[in-house]
Amino acid sequence: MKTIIYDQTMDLDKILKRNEDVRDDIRNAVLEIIKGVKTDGDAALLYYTKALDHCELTHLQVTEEEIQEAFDSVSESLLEIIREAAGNIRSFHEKQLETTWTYEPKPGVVLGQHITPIERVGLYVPGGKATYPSTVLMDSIPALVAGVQSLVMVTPPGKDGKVNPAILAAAKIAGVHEIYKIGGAQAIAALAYGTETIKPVNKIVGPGNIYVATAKKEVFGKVDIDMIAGPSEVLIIADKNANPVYAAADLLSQAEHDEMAMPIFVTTSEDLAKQVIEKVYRQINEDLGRKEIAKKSMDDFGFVFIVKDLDEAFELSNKIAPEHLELLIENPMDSLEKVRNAGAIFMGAYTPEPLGDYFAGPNHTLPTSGTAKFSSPLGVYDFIKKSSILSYDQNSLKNVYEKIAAFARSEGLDAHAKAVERRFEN
Ligand SMILES: NC(=O)c1ccc[n+]([C@@H]2O[C@H](COP(=O)([O-])OP(=O)(O)OC[C@H]3O[C@@H](n4cnc5c(N)ncnc54)[C@H](O)[C@@H]3O)[C@@H](O)[C@H]2O)c1
Ligand SMILES: N[C@H](CO)Cc1c[nH]c[nH+]1
Ligand SMILES: [Zn+2]
Repeated sequence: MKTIIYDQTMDLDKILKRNEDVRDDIRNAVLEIIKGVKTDGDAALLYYTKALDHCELTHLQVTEEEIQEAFDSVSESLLEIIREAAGNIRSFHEKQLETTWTYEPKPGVVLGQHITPIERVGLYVPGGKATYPSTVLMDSIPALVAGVQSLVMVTPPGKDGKVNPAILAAAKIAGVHEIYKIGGAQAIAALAYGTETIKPVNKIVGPGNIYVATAKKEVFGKVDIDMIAGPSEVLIIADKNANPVYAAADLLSQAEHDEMAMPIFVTTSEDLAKQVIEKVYRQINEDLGRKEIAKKSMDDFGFVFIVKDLDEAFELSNKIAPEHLELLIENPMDSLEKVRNAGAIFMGAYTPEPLGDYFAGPNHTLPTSGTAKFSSPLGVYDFIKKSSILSYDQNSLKNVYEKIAAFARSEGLDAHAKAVERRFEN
């Protein structure tokens, strides 16, 4: 891990390599895949699944029999954990539910907001380096709470053409409506533009690697997207009393997602920083040995920043706007108002990041690469639309129609003026 003494003038985007837009080679590959799917539909999906996932598919849609077979193969103990996590996620997201409202600012006038779910939504569930049944729950439950009627899940198949059984079991428990065995940019293109087998959706949500995140950006406009939820990040702010074993373990928990994942440790104590680095490498060598992490050079694995005090730590964190922010400091709740940009905030030594990944209830699909400056966690609000409601009776309109006509004429829009005046002629 590279250790840096923080200085407020340093160019963080450059250090974190965030100032580079998506690499040209990745964007070009994604654009070619999208074009292929638009032109050749299912044939392109089969082609790219063979080329990129090394799998020759016989059919794209997961059948009811495949779902049942997968469900039956998952242990009862894991099914129970998935059900309990699903319950926690549902309870949290039900708090976000908004309903239609109206009010009467004056007698004869009703105004309000009509809430409706988006009709058909695509859920991306990653499946390249790891498998993510937890993401099935995080993507689908808020959509179901919002009332979405048609939930279409996509996830890459294994080389044997099968989807991981726990993913299918989680989809059955949650109540996903359709599942397709496709991943990467080709899955995003299929959801956006449709193919012979897959009907297009109105919105695509869910996390994924750089190919998935780039494809979502490219199809935005044809469909809506939730956010840029790319390679995982964790930033830990620790005071001198923090436990280095916990900090190292939590940094590694996010590093193992992807070579592009970003673990960052920020502390006031150089001594603690040394201990954390030593424990990170000891854990890599002794316990984990995960190839993605192990193949990185020592310098290439995340960052450690030394700051002069906690205020400077929060300033640095707000500039980075991490996906996950962990506060390994005394009385973390007292510092909440110092946090301005973060996807999710984990308070204290017994709130490790994986608690949020799997179980507590808040969503783990979160904005990355600095987009927490303007994006929020995936939530029920991502799956609804709002229509304004206006209702005036005759008297109420009579009281204001001349003002409206005058306003319309000031814009040179005579037909608008006439539309209100016609109602009071004679
Ligand atoms: N931000 C969040 O909320 C969040 C949540 C969970 C996971 N994640 C991230 O999701 C990602 C999951 O990544 P993953 O790779 O395991 O699964 P993935 O499903 O996102 O990506 C696998 C797909 O990538 C495509 N691909 C791989 N190499 C390619 C290439 N050279 N050219 C074109 N396409 C290629 C293939 O189509 C493959 O099916 C990780 O980065 C993880 O950190 C983020
Ligand atoms: N940490 C990931 C979000 O960046 C979510 C996840 C799912 N499973 C394990 N982790
Ligand atoms: Zn994780």
